[in-house]
Amino acid sequence: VKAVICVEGNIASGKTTCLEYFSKTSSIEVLTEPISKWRDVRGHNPLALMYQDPQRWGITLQTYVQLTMLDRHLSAVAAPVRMMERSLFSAKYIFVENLFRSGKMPEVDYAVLSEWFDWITANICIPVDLIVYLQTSPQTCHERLKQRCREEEKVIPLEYLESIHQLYEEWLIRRSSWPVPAPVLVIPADHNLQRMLHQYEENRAKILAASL
Ligand SMILES: Nc1ncnc2c1ncn2[C@@H]1O[C@H](COP(=O)(O)OP(=O)(O)O)[C@@H](O)[C@H]1O
Ligand SMILES: Cc1cn([C@H]2C[C@H](O)[C@@H](COP(=O)(O)O)O2)c(=O)[nH]c1=O
Repeated sequence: VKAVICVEGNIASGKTTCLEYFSKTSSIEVLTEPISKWRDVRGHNPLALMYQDPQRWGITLQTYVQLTMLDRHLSAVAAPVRMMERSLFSAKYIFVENLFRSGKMPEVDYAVLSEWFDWITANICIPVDLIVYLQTSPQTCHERLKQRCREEEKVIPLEYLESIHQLYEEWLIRRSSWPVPAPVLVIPADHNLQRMLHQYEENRAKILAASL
């Protein structure tokens, strides 16, 4: 039986670092977010455009995120366990929702994206067996984001990370917003790298149990 594990968390919470750690396990294949595509689609950078003018370009980025995440979910699984960064679900429930709720996405754009999302999830099977939620404080992410220094993200204020955090907590902890497609394993992720790697090791059995 093959298992799909989605690693979820705020921007710069440590998802890529977590995936990198587990990529050394032979039974696990890792799929990172297709962010290079979001930064370059036929010479255009919809991620940068969205941060510059979310009202205008939010729908452009989120349409492309939805397509590329769907493509990730549907690509052939080779190893017994697939670990992927985020999911079609968080793109919609966290990022589209954030744009809409903060008044940065027109209602018609939100409606069109929601129709697409509802059609996809009603007609295409998107299996997820476990969600690993890297739970951080927005302040930790802000520090890590500044340290990582991705050009497009220099404009992100702490308040943006606070909104994303609230949406994740509503979805995966309070379970008050949207359906949760799989059991959730919460890993506190404010700790230093060494302690995080130790925690990943401690949780290895629980993570791999998703494939049993
Ligand atoms: N536990 C940690 N403590 C301090 N810095 C970290 C830790 N984990 C990751 N980082 C650093 O924080 C930044 C964001 O981490 P990354 O794994 O890229 O997050 P994400 O994929 O969730 O955006 C990177 O510069 C990374 O090296
Ligand atoms: C899924 C998704 C992501 N984004 C943005 C948010 C960040 O700037 C990057 C992803 O970076 P991370 O370090 O992997 O968290 O993409 C977005 O705007 N919309 C989305 O749906």
